[in-house]
Amino acid sequence: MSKTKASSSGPRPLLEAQNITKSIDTGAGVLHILKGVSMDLRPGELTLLMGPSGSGKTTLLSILGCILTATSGELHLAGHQAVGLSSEDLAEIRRLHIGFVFQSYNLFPTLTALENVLVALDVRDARSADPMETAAEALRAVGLGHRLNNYPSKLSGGEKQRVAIARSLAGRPSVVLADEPTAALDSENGKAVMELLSEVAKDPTRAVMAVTHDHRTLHYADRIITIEDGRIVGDERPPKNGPGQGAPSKSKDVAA
Ligand SMILES: Nc1ncnc2c1ncn2[C@@H]1O[C@H](COP(=O)(O)OP(=O)(O)OP(=O)(O)O)[C@@H](O)[C@H]1O
Repeated sequence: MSKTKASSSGPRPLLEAQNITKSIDTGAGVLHILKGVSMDLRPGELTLLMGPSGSGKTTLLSILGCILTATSGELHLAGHQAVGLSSEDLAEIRRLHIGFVFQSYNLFPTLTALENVLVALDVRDARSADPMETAAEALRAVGLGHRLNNYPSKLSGGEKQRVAIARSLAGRPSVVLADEPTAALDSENGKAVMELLSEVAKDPTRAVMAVTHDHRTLHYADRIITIEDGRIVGDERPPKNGPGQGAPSKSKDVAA
């Protein structure tokens, strides 16, 4: 498969990380997890972050998502420089600008699909005049209009992940970060979730990044960033829509 190196031209990034390091004192010594990572996320793109186990993917995702703070470097997101901010300020940036999708869905088991999305609207202060309708519309947009009042225990893994994606979009975050979103899914559900994420990423005001080990996800990528031993070693845009490549055509209109 021929690939093109990701160019630095194009739309202005929604997130830019420069020379990010993360070191932790394990007690037995200092572990250097990230060793100077520079990357960005562009609007309208689905970026996959790939690399071997232990290479620093989750640590990097957590820093980009303002869950963890870097040891040094710069992280520009929505007009803020996030490295060095207090945990309260980081939480505020995260709440307003980042949507998360996790391998294990992280839905509230005692709330229906609709209520799980409503809670996210509350957290983001994004209640509209008709929050029920906003939440219902978010679920309809991910193909779950018939599951609004189902509890997570009554949903398949793929349906739960679609609820999680609808919830991540509540409040219209500019960056959606997904950690192994297909790892717990069979191939059909994994494919549906990747189709949905690549559709979500088509919004020109939003960037989506997924950490993945799953090679079935590769052909949905607009861009693939590879990390090894705490350093970025690859940053490429695979050609799309060639024979046997490219995400399948999509018809669903995904609104947030
Ligand atoms: N809080 C911590 N304490 C000790 N070691 C840590 C901590 N956080 C991360 N590490 C170590 O840092 C390295 C990178 O971890 P990270 O979870 O970011 O890797 P990863 O690429 O996401 O791995 P995987 O694909 O297995 O999830 C690993 O060796 C991990 O054990």
